[in-house]
Amino acid sequence: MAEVKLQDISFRYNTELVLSNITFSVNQGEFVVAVGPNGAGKSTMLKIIAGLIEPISGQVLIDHKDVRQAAKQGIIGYVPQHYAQNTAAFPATVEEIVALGLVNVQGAVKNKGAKHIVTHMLELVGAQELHGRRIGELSGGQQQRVMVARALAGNPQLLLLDEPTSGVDYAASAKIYELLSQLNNTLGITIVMVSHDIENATRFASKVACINHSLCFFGSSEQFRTNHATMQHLWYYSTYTG
Ligand SMILES: Nc1ncnc2c1ncn2[C@@H]1O[C@H](COP(=O)(O)OP(=O)(O)OP(=O)(O)O)[C@@H](O)[C@H]1O
Repeated sequence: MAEVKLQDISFRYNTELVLSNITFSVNQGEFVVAVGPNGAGKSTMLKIIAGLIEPISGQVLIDHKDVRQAAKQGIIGYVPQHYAQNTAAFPATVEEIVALGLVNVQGAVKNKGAKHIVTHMLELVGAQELHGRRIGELSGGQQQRVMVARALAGNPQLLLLDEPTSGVDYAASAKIYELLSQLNNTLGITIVMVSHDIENATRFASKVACINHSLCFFGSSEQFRTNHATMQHLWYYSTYTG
């Protein structure tokens, strides 16, 4: 659905240069995974694509429009890192959490048929039987499915996920990747996901962006997998002048 262009993006926190001249494009309906070592700037890059923070230079275009405009239109769904764990202490039910996805940036409920949409979103992620449960009672994998349902409730054209399988076991992780792949194939939602699970992620995503402050590789998952040794070299030893 949505096309994403990162043009020469750089970002710093105080004096630390975290991202340096990142340029790549994600075509409509593509599924891209961003990989790289801890602290490489992946989450920061995802926040910039979501329009939550602004780069010090460069720009992000979503369907040829500035990302801030796209964010206001509500076409971006963002699932932050550890979000489910952070909300686990709230005494909210799964339905209530998913309904939050219907609230737009102005704080208004986007759609009057809220209950019906919430049910449909839970069906889409295969979590309908969890609807009345407290979010904190669920397993990590179940919580992540609920967070994806919450993001989908806003009817996004672009879905951004920050390590959606962190803290989730291998079998449940594979199910989350399958779900994302299905959403990408059937609904055509463009997906950009940060992941450390290279094996699963490159199996389901069509392209890989390898980030170590700068972009060390951008290409097909197949190319990434067949050149893994070279990729590891790029990953750990790519030159970075921060
Ligand atoms: N809010 C912040 N204020 C200051 N520095 C920050 C902030 N958030 C992140 N950083 C720093 O920016 C760098 C990049 O962090 P980021 O979370 O983007 O990396 P990452 O690649 O997603 O890491 P990980 O794989 O460990 O989650 C790190 O050195 C981190 O300490």
